Amino acid sequence: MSALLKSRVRYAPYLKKLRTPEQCVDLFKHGQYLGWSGFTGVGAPKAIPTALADHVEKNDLQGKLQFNLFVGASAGPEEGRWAENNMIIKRSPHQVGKPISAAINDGRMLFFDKHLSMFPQDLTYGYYTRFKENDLLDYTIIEATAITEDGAIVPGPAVGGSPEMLSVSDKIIIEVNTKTPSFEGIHDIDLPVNPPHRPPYLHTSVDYKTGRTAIPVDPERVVAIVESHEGDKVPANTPSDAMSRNISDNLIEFLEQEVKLGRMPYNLHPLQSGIGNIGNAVVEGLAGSNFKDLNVWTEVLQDGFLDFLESGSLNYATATSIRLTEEGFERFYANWDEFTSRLCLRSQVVSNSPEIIRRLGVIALNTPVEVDIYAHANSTNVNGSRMLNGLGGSADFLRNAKLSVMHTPSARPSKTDPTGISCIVPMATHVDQTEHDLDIIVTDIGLADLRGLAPKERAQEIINKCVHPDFKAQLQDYFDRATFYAQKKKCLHEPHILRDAFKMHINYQDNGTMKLSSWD
Ligand SMILES: CC(=O)SCCNC(=O)CCNC(=O)[C@H](O)C(C)(C)COP(=O)(O)OP(=O)(O)OC[C@H]1O[C@@H](n2cnc3c(N)ncnc32)[C@H](O)[C@@H]1OP(=O)(O)O
Repeated sequence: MSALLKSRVRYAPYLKKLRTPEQCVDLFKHGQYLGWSGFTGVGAPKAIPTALADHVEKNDLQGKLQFNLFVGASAGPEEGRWAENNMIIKRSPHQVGKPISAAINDGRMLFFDKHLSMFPQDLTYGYYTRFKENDLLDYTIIEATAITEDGAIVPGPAVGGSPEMLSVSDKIIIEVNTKTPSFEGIHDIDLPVNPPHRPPYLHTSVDYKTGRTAIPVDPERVVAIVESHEGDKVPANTPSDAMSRNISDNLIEFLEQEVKLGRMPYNLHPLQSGIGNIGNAVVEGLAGSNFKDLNVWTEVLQDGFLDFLESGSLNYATATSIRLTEEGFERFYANWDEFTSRLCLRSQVVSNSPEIIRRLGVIALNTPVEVDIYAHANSTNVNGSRMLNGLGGSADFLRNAKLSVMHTPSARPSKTDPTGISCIVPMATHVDQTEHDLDIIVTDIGLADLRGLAPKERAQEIINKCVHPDFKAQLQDYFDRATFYAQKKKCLHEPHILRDAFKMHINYQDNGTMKLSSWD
């Protein structure tokens, strides 16, 4: 037992349950329901998932030792290895990584998606374990960076759905990560209370804290603790480019205007920013803007937020996960006191709570796959059926924010055409965010302000302001033809020609570009 482990585990009875990851392998049986800590690639267990993957590979158990897996949101590369080895029967919710989406899309893994604010509570309602004899998760494997004197768990860089998973878990295994410093003091933990007697959340500012810094568990249910020596491995973000900087500039100009018009205070409202390269670039842009005293109420903090905190323009940030690259974590640890004095990690039911998002008047900023001319957005399924990462918290925020913004490139490259995919389309092939949820669409071309506009006005605003020049005439033509057709049919509220609505997508599938020779 390492001295470091002994100092991190302050509840002595757990030390008697110390095992190697390999000694835990026999606990796992085909078909079990497992919870993992973690959110967006950080704070997930590593040692036991690796030992199980080794066991499956060594003994050719691919497809024979499989689990139903629940993770706050995506875990690290270990989860990808499980997907490659066919170790997952069914998975929920948000996931990230090519091996996982490949397993979903080639039918080796079932996947269901749920708003991240709702997923943990639905688990506690027994909705996801209703097919079992008892309605508990068989095991939750949780990464801790310390254990308190009463056996409570101090998570690492993510809280996610861990409080709820632990509350409905038959048995618990704790991976104490001694590679990562202890994150004690950075968390604020709300415990699950189910309806009909759930009290309101009392958060009226981003820095509100209930004061609980660890997740209590029943020590009797902890069957093993394991020492883990692996840090989190988050891939580097693509550096911002002219396109993402244009998006960011368009958005900042608009926000400055909102302040001038008195619809926002000088320091805006708390910001939410979704994962991905564009989100990161927008945050970098805000860090370099003239805005001061900003606050952040979001679910994931990426590297861009470190610049933001250092720039002095960000007062306080709260999330459920700090998804930093290895370099980002080094920077974070080197400036620990400075960063953690203005940072708090909460459970995902709180970071994504519709009640709090509305109360604080959050500004939500997320990237879609595509948006249609009437402002329905697809966040998940390319061509209506190829799953990317999942819904995540996008709709938690976009439905409830004071200002709901989707930022997207106007066009993306296809394999054969540098602007072959228009991110503005006639009709979204899958709808995650509805026309009733979105206020602003912003691209590298410009910004469409949709507030108070009727569908036909919205379509014209989006075509005028957001569409890539290569697609502008084509989309205008679609809208004009649909309007002419709908006039005759007396269905002019949201004009469409159904036989043409997906013609751009079909052309992309067949010919590698959404550019049409004609609509006929
Ligand atoms: C944890 C959280 O929930 S944070 C809160 C926000 N969460 C969300 O919004 C969840 C849903 N959103 C997402 O997953 C992302 O924002 C995305 C995937 C929609 C966009 O993120 P980006 O970083 O811009 O995506 P990226 O450029 O990597 O594209 C992903 C893939 O989708 C493809 N793609 C993206 N848009 C389109 C499109 N309109 N048509 C066809 N393909 C597309 C890309 O070509 C790429 O394909 P590949 O997997 O073959 O390489």
